[in-house]
Amino acid sequence: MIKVSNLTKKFGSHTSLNNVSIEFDKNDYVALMGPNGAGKTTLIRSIMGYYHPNAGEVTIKGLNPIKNRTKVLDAISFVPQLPPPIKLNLDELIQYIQTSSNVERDLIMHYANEMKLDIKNNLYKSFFKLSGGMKQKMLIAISLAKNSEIIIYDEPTANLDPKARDDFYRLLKENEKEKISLFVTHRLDEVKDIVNRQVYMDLGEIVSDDRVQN
Ligand SMILES: Nc1ncnc2c1ncn2[C@@H]1O[C@H](COP(=O)(O)OP(=O)(O)OP(=O)(O)O)[C@@H](O)[C@H]1O
Repeated sequence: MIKVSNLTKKFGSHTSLNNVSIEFDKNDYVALMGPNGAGKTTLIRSIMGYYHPNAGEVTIKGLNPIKNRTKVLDAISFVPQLPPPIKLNLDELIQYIQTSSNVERDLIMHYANEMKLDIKNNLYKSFFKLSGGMKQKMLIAISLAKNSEIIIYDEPTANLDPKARDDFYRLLKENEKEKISLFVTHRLDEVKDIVNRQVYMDLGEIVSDDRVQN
């Protein structure tokens, strides 16, 4: 469903992805690992069509994510490493997601509650004024409610306390059916029970790609 073929992405003279080829299919639950600067975020941003490659291509369900941005992003739930600076308050944000991505408000509220985000008392607070962990919880609630075929989490638990991490992984386990899940992570121990594939990158290349039992 996700096909990355001979992808090269450079920033100036720096090669962030060097001729990368990899495929992800339904029921692949992947830990994408590697040292800082290995190219993990560049790879997932390329999958979402944020970057024009220098060579090679990406297709998602046969579609080029740059040319078919809206359609491709519709199939993806993405939680970034750093929450975006959204000025909307939570109520407005939920309304926006409801209309733009056809996600049920009640379902977002449900997952926010499951993540122990006190959404009722923060409904009229700007997203960007929430704490780092609260932002992450809100983005996770939206991503779970969207229930996409592809979920991509770029270090989603970085700001979460241990209890919230447990809640997150419990909810993911409950939701894991017939999807592709990509977790960019430095903490294999956290995700090893929910992944069945471990991909390791270094210096812009895939250095190992192992199927594992979860
Ligand atoms: N927008 C950009 N402009 C210039 N250079 C970039 C850009 N994005 C990434 N890079 C460079 O590409 C390389 C790979 O970065 P990337 O963010 O993909 O690494 P990463 O594996 O996700 O690292 P980390 O674990 O630190 O998040 C780095 O050298 C980085 O400086």
